Amino acid sequence: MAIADFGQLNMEEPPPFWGSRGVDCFEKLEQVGEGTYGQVYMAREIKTGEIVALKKIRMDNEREGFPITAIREIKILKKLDHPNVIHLKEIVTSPGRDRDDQGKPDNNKYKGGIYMVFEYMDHDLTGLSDRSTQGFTVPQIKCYMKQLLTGLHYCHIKKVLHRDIKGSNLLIDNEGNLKLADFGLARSYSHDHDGNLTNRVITLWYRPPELLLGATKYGPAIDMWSVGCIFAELLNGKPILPGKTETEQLTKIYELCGSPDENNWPGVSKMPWFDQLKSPRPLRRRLREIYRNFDRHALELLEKCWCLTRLREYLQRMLLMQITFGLIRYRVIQRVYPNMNHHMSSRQRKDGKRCVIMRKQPRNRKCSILSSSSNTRWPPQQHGVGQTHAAPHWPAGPNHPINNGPPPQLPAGGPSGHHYYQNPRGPAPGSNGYGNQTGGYNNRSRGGYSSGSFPSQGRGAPYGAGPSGGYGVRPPNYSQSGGQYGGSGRGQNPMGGARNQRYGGWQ
Ligand SMILES: Nc1ncnc2c1ncn2[C@@H]1O[C@H](COP(=O)(O)OP(=O)(O)OP(=O)(O)O)[C@@H](O)[C@H]1O
Repeated sequence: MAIADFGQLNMEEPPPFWGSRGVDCFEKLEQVGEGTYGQVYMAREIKTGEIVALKKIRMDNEREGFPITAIREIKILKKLDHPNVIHLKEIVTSPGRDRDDQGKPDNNKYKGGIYMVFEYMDHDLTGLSDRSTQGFTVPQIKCYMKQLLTGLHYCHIKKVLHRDIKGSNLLIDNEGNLKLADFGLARSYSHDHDGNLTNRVITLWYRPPELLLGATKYGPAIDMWSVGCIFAELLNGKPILPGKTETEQLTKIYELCGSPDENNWPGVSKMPWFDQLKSPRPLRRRLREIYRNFDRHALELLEKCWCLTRLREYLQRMLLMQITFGLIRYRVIQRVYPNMNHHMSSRQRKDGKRCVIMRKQPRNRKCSILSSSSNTRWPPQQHGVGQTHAAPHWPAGPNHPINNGPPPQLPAGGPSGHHYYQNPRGPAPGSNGYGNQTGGYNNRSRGGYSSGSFPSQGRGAPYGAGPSGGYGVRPPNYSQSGGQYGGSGRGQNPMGGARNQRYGGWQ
């Protein structure tokens, strides 16, 4: 593992307090995630009561010092400031051996710890998707896509490539705000694409063909491919390209998007691994055929995200405009109980005690508007919870079938339907745990989604179907995952992440 000296951490314009406070300023409430580089805890700042997320930087080998990957993540996060990008509040340290949320000594060999302190987000997109029994509504998908594109566009303007766009890295709060997180693989780039960058980035299912074919010069187009995968996954209800190996991943891409040749992708035959990995026979593009049930406008967007060449990066602004335009008349009401927030009802600590957490103040409701007649809000994702004031407006225009249906119905029981809150982060009935065999949290190396078949959940009509038409047909056999800790609503990390492969010297 590449390392850096401790001093490097705060070298570049650190806020005055960065690194000067101890982690004991916070009370750990529960572990909410575990990534390749360390655990993530929900915690409360003792002085203010504010709820935050503490991401512990894993230091497996104390002799190696502070991981360069963490330095990069911190440096990049410090230069980003946008409502759709997770906010790194500060860095805190612990001088001695840490204790976990159970008070047990941490088995980290390093005698001390360093934590990134983030604003706390209630969900991640994969976890929400797993938990939702009937998938997302069209307005919800648009709302998330718009925020994803906005945040990513900002990163690209700031010349940062995220390089790991996937559901578990898209965090969502109870007000429906989406923020890009996990910049551990991100890096700055220059527009001339002259860099000699690693191609072993982006979790396999979301990795674009040029990286799989060995490209080392690339730009924002790589993130746009992943955006297409997320979009299609939201529409489809399950991952679209779940390859188990890089070869299989490319095969799946060829089967969907056609095999590349000099006509549809000039220069492809000169890609480093083209000869070894080219399709044995020409395959035609079948996107519109395979997903013929998607709305044609959604398909047009997908065509753009999934164009084989790097041209897709130039479409980013246009996509953003289309989706933004499509949201003009879109509003969502979310309600929660006046005196109880998401956490209190959703998360039970392992010791059986419920966390008591301050209620968050409503803010920044770009896509969630508090009903004037009610001071209650719903979590964003359960089907039928988000309710449109106006019919969803896709670029198709008001006469398009998807725009004319009735608004989604509130769940039975209305705002007081407590059953919706029994375990919002947990698996829905019939969950198979999505291949979470080791019972851990997120762990890319475990695979996350099972790559086999998706056991039947006995669902009814696909979301988006019904009187309003809708786009996207959810296959009836979409499965759901359960999280650790009674269901965290956190997503699993699909296989293929670069970091668990520990490539030395990635760029
Ligand atoms: N600010 C946050 N608020 C709430 N939960 C968070 C926050 N940041 C991360 N998490 C949770 O922890 C999980 C892992 O976090 P993150 O992806 O940043 O760690 P990582 O070590 O980089 O993981 P990965 O292996 O995916 O790269 C996320 O999927 C999410 O569920």
